[in-house]
Amino acid sequence: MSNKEIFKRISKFTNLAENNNKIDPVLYDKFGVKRGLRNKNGTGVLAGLTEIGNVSGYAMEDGEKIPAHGQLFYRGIDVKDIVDGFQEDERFGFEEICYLLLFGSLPTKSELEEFNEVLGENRDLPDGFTEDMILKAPSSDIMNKLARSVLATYSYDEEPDDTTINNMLRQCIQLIARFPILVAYAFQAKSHYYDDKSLYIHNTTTNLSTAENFLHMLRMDNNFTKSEAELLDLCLVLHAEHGGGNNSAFTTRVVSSSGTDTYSAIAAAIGSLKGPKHGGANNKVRQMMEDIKAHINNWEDKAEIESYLTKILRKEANDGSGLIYGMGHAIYTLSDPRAVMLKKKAHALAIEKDMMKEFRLYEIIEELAPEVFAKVKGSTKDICANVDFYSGFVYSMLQIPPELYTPIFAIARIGGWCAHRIEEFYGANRIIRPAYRSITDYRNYTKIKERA
Ligand SMILES: CC(=O)SCCNC(=O)CCNC(=O)[C@H](O)C(C)(C)COP(=O)(O)OP(=O)(O)OC[C@H]1O[C@@H](n2cnc3c(N)ncnc32)[C@H](O)[C@@H]1OP(=O)(O)O
Ligand SMILES: O=C([O-])CC(=O)C(=O)O
Repeated sequence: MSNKEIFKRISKFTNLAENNNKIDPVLYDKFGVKRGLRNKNGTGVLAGLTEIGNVSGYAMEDGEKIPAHGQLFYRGIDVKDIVDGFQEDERFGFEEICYLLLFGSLPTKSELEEFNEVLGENRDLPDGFTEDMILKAPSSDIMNKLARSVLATYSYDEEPDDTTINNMLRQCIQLIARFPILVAYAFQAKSHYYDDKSLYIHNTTTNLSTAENFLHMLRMDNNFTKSEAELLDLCLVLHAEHGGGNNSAFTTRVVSSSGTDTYSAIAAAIGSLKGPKHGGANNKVRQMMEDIKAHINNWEDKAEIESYLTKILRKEANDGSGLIYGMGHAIYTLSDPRAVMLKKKAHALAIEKDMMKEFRLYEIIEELAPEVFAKVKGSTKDICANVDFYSGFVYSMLQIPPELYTPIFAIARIGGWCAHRIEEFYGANRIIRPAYRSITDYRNYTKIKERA
């Protein structure tokens, strides 16, 4: 049966499902339910303690939220300082960040060298995995393929369910090391089987950084420049972690808290990150920008852009979601420090690649979106460009195809997820089980012959 035929067959059930799953928004207030686990002022409900990441986007004064410029800390250290540190030394930063997130402090030179060696040694996939799990079962969606590959790894692991720290750490290190390979191979399989392109399966390397290795595996001729690898490395560093409350880290923590295996928890986190309101927004920004470009005559005409953004917010344009992708954040108000850094990179690259007209359009949208949002939604909520707004623009200048934008986010965020899994498992050690209030009346069971 085709989907079209099934839709026709189940249309009655669709109506039932739609009409019987509505919760009146007024009831959330009535019962004091924190919808989306948010307090009335938009701040998150305190759900746990963490030492891994800290996101700061506002100050609180007398219970009032005071907007502020954003800051991000990994294990207490400002990400800006971390970036300055490794860039000044002309080193790659991502592996150092994984070390910091997992083990709590910055590595010494020799500790970092040893960790890099361990990552390099763990890049290989199990025997037959590429052929049986990736090439024989490609997917049009790389995030879907990545999640399936992570789950499939379970059956290649001799100790998949052993949750002792040593074994869990081994699994985490292997996942951090293997994510770029899984993504690169999934992409090559997709390009070949879905897009009719030639198939390139490059062997992995042990001595390159994560960013270099990924570009090596991705490019047909294995070639990349040092500055390209450094830029990708920066993107990985900026995407590696965002506190315990972001949707995919929280997913990792919720699933881990049941005591389940590493692969189940990480596959769930990948599913979360794929969502268009989370990591999937980077590709959505690209699609939105294509749509805006196709519908606007003059890319510098602010009035024309404003009117199109209004239509987007009113669900009359783009994908009908009503969202301006890449804008807004649960914590940041005036700025997301990662978006600020990525914008600088995007600007420099736009000059180099003669793409200033496009960059300017991004900039105008970034400038106008908060005003239009306030006007159309009648909201006092501060919204700013988030990490997903400029990242795709940067990736496009590295000739990275759009279907890899969110998977690259996953290649970075696996570092944070692993740290949160370990902290949840050994630090919190309680099954996460909040309450849901039932708002339905009790009813008697009716025998089938008596039902209308
Ligand atoms: C890596 C990351 O995950 S960064 C975020 C990536 N996501 C995006 O860029 C998608 C666009 N942005 C959004 O959807 C939101 O800003 C989020 C989900 C990121 C954060 O949302 P929150 O700050 O929690 O806002 P919340 O969900 O409370 O929304 C309040 C209202 O503002 C609206 N809103 C928030 N951001 C936007 C936006 N960018 N465009 C349109 N409306 C928005 C919501 O739809 C909601 O409207 P409603 O009351 O009519 O339903
Ligand atoms: O923190 C959040 O809600 C979203 C997130 O993961 C990020 O911005 O990197």
